Amino acid sequence: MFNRLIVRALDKDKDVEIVPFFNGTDFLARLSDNPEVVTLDLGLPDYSGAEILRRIKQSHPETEVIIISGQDDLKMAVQLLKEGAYDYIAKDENVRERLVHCLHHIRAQQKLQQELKQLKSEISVKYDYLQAIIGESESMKQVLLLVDKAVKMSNVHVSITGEPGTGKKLLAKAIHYNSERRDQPFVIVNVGAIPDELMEGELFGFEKGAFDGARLRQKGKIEEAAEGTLYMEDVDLLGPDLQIKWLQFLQNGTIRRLGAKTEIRVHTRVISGSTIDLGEAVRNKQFREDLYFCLMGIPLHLPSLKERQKDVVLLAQFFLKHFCDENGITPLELTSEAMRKLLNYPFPGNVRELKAVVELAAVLTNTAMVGEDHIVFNGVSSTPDLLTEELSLKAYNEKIIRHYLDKYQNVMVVAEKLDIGKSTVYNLIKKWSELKE
Ligand SMILES: Nc1ncnc2c1ncn2[C@@H]1O[C@H](COP(=O)(O)OP(=O)(O)OP(=O)(O)O)[C@@H](O)[C@H]1O
Repeated sequence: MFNRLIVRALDKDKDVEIVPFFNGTDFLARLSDNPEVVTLDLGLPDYSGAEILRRIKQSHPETEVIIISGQDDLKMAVQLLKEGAYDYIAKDENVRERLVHCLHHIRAQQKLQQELKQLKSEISVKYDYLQAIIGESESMKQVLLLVDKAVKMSNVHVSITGEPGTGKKLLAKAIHYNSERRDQPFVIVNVGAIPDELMEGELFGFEKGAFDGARLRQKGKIEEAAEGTLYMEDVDLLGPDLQIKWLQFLQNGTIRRLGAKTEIRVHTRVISGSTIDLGEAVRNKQFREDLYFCLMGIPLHLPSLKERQKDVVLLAQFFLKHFCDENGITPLELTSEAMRKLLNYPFPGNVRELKAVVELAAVLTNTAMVGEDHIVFNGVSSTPDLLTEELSLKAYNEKIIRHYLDKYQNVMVVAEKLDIGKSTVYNLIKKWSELKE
């Protein structure tokens, strides 16, 4: 009779296949079919419901079991819930409604769990540091060696310095998602983005009534990241009072929420990021020396992109491929002129700027090639593009003459425009052709 009720309750749902059983023996013989949900009537002829529940949970812990009982027995319900039942429903006039509600709930939960699993596996691929962090220059190889250590020693703090856009956040994520802490939260706090007066509550949390407006107790970011990793962006901007509190937390591994009487032990790993050399900040008395040593842990320094020329083309190709994959565009290639143009630019905005330039180029081109005309620098640097290359005067002379020659294709015109002797132009052309040979 109850089986009929379930069938009626769910038969409109095309995604559900219902297999009814009338005794425990038949059901157990088919348990290997791996049911998502079992509705279990306690009044079976051959087995006790508790025994069936135990067997299901033993071999199929992910299968949810809803107990249906003729009596509303609270003690029994508590016991079965303790043993892993999802819910206990008494057969009263609301049984159908409760059952449908319960099944919907389980399905929603299972869907979320699946999505979470999927996301976790996508994240671990995305931040697999051997694939996600591009760099073959010597300096990046050194950084990657230390990243490897930071991944393995998941209780040691890490500090990362580097100009804006050099990849500090990417490194922090890669370290977290490859470490043993990967299943715990990765929490980011941008110190510069939070006003000083709110920062303490943000980091350490607060109790209800700790200050005007603290209407509810709230966990701080350190506690949110307990067992996981907290990435402190722009740590050098921590105010002096908070530097003291931060030091206490790092030294003792405990925090006290604002307005709380007791301390809480946390096992948060801290990765600090800073765009300035913290040692310099210590020398300038802006940063506490004791805190500096506590934070340092494994120190990583990301060189500016200008200092790792070897990686420019590699990174550009990586971003181009990524952009094409993400947007369903057929793969694009960089011409050698485009590569040369990229190599001649100093990228004051570092890798972030290179990524933006390459993505714009992918949008601008109408063919399968990205040429030099598609490479457009929109940097905000106040230095003109030409000067940011920091060439010698001689090299600048040659570059300008080459540009005029390309433009006018006539030595006389070039000499006249630049107000130089035509022999200078001829000599240069001769030198270039000799160099080519
Ligand atoms: N070595 C690298 N390989 C691949 N992508 C990189 C690399 N370095 C940086 N990126 C990419 O460049 C962009 C900027 O990196 P990220 O945000 O990590 O820099 P940051 O140093 O934290 O910057 P800021 O100090 O401004 O916050 C991101 O899209 C990141 O994925």
